[in-house]
Amino acid sequence: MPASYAYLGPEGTFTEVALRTLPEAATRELIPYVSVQSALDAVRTGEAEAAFVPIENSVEGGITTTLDELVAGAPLMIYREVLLSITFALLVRPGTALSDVKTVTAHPAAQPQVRNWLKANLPDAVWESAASNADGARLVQEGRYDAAFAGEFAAARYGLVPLETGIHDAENAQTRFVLVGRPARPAAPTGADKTSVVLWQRDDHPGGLRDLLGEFATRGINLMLLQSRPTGAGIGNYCFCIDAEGHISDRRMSEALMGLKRICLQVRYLGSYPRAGIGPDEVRPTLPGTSDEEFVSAADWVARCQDGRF
Ligand SMILES: O=C(O)C(=O)Cc1ccccc1
Repeated sequence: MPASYAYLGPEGTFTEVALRTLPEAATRELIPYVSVQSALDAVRTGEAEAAFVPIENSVEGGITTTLDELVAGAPLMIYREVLLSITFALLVRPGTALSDVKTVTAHPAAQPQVRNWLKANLPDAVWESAASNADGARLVQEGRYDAAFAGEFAAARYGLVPLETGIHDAENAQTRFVLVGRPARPAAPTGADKTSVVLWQRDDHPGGLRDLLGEFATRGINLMLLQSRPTGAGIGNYCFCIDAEGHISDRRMSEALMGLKRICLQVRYLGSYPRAGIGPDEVRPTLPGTSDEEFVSAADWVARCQDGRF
């Protein structure tokens, strides 16, 4: 049996479409799971080699179930990311008219992407969340709801028809998906990489978050995601999920991580992996004084000072 990738199913999710864009998916068995949690658990137990799940969208930010799963439990690592442009279709059973639609369903992350359309076109429809957009389509097929927001491609799979296509409140809405595996050596740097970490502050003090962010800022590292998540230890207790530009093998990144390790209660490394949709030529140049060569020569200089050879 080939190694398998678990993904947020059932068949016909945007997640499946995004997963199939990865060349390595062609050589794996792709197995749908009912939730992000169950897909990631399959990786933790060794049932699957990796899991592919949504993690962020450009309309609402982080997909909190995924972030919370990565923050807690046995450590996992991100190895790849995929960006997918998303527009929704309103899928119904054949013969349903817009005026028949009293109940609609989709994944909770779809709601902020179709809210205005819903208000303008189906102001009285009752919304119920589904485990995924394709699962919503399946529930419409079963007669549980009148319509589902899902990819147009899911219609045929569930015997439905698109009543409307191209639904998107925000132009260029994109969702980011990640391939998550058990901890191992990260892939070699490509020149256009991203590093993900979770940070827990040691104590609550004025400027605490600024101190954490300063470890990146002073080394010229750009941040691409900052999302706080409750630790569960009471109101006001948060950890911070951060995506930073660069690879752990870059000197400025490894030094920033060392700085964070010294000042944080806990740092969880979630991996360094190639950025989707951008090549090494498009990455912003490093700021003066933050290249690998400059870190190495500064370290050499200190070593020479310690030796009295400067
Ligand atoms: O992959 C899907 O179809 C999902 O249900 C997750 C999702 C939700 C909203 C936008 C893109 C993906």
